[in-house]
Order: sequence, then C-alpha cells, then structure tokens
Amino acid sequence: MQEEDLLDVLLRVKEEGGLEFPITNNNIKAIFVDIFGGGTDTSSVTIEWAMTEMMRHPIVLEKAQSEVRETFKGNKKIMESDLQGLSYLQSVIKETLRLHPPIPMLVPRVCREHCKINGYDIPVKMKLIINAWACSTDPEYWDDAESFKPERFENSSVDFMGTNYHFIPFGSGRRMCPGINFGLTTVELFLAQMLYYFNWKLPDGLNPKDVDMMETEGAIAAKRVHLHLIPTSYASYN
Ligand code: HEM
Repeated sequence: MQEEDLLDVLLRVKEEGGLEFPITNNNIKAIFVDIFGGGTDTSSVTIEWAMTEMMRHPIVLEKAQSEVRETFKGNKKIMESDLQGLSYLQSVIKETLRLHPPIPMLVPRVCREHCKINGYDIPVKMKLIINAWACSTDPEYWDDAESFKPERFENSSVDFMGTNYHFIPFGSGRRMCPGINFGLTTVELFLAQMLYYFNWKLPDGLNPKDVDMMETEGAIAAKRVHLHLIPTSYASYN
C-alpha cells in the first residue's frame, strides 16, 4: 500500500469527523500555505548562505567535504536516513544560522504583562520585535562574534531549540518554528549531496573575499546577489 502523505492524513482526519473543531478544506489549504510560506525560502536561503560562507572559507569547505566523502565513501546515493554523524557539517549549518538567520526579526509579539527592560517600560499590548540576529552576533556572548567559525559549536552545548536566547534562529516559545526538523534535514541533505557529488569553484577567478555579502530587505534575509559557482563532478563517488 502507498504511504500516506500529509495531505492524505488531513483529508482522512477530516472525513473521519468526530472532532470538537472539525477540519475544513479551508483549514487544510491554510496549513499548506503556511508550510510553503514558512518552509521554502527559509531553507533555500540557509543553503545559499552556507555555500557562500564555505566558499569564502576554503578550509571549512575542505573539512566539511572530507567529512561527507569519508562518511559516504563508495555510496552512489545519499539518503535522508543516512544523515548521521556529519557533526562538522552540522556545526557549519549552526554557524550559518548564527550569522545569517533567515528571519532575523522573528515574528512580532504582543506584550501580555507590563514589564521593564533595561529601564524601558513595556506596557500591555505593546508590539515587540525581537532581533534574533543581534542576539546571535552580540560580542558579549560570542567570541569574535562576526567571524564565521563552525568550530565554536564543537564540544558546545549551545543549540537553537529556543532556550539559549543568544541563539534563536528558529525563534522561541509557543510560536517557535514548527518545521525545525524538516528544515534542518532539508538543508543538511542538500548540502551533503552538493559537497559529495561536486567540487566547487568561484567563477572568473573571483577572490573569496570579494563575494557579495549584502542582504535583501524584508522579512527574509536572502542574499542580494545570488551566489554563482562552477561545479565539477567528483568522479570517485562511483
Ligand atoms: C532553516 C529552515 C527554517 C528556519 C531558519 C525557520 C525559522 C523560523 C522562524 C524564526 C520562525 C518564527 C518563530 C518565532 O517568531 O518565534 C518560524 C516560524 C514558522 N515556520 Fe519556520 N523556519 C525554517 C523552516 C521551516 C519549515 C521547513 C517549515 C514547514 C515545513 C516551517 C514552518 C514555519 C511555520 C508554519 C511558522 C509559523 C509558526 C507560528 O507562527 O506559530 N519553517 N520559522
């Protein structure tokens, strides 16, 4: 029997009925709009920034590529179920999300209780915007905060599950990103495949230091100028 996908499950639950709040077709459509809206740009932007930072830091690229090629030596395909033990690549992804959180200002909040922060009174119902990027690049919490150093996450317990407030690329609290595992797996699988199957070069002898690092304006911090790279097939995988 064919496995059910998410749409099958939602339609089945709707048909079975018996829920206190029945699911409607409109609810199902809204869920898919949310998933596509929340899940596409965020993941693709993270992949592009990760590749950009690796191209700017050839030693990091070499280390991540060696890890992937060593782990999958002789494999023709890399499957999602094989993604274990790529600890350096995971540090590269964390460091990418630290410097380039795709939604740097998170989703706005409304204050439920009066509070005081740094001497400022925040009244009830005040709209608040949290700058996740400022948190994850704050020199008070991060050594050499503006440098791309995946090694800082090796042997470190800091993670992005929403309780280390200096690193919240997926937000925190009840509106935290529900797609965190899906997003991370997509990014990791894509990067592992790119590093495994291809060698990468910047075009026209471009110096790594000269890669454009400007961001677009808006809710999503994408790369203003897309990264252009030249891939060559890595023959040893077959
Ligand atoms: C690298 C990938 C991703 C990043 C960095 C990311 C980041 C975020 C952030 C920062 C928020 C706001 C959280 C807050 O304000 O506390 C958010 C919300 C959300 N994300 Fe993601 N996301 C990613 C992937 C995904 C994926 C793959 C999906 C779905 C398949 C998804 C679905 C959503 C949804 C539905 C919300 C709104 C949640 C709500 O308002 O209750 N995200 N995401």
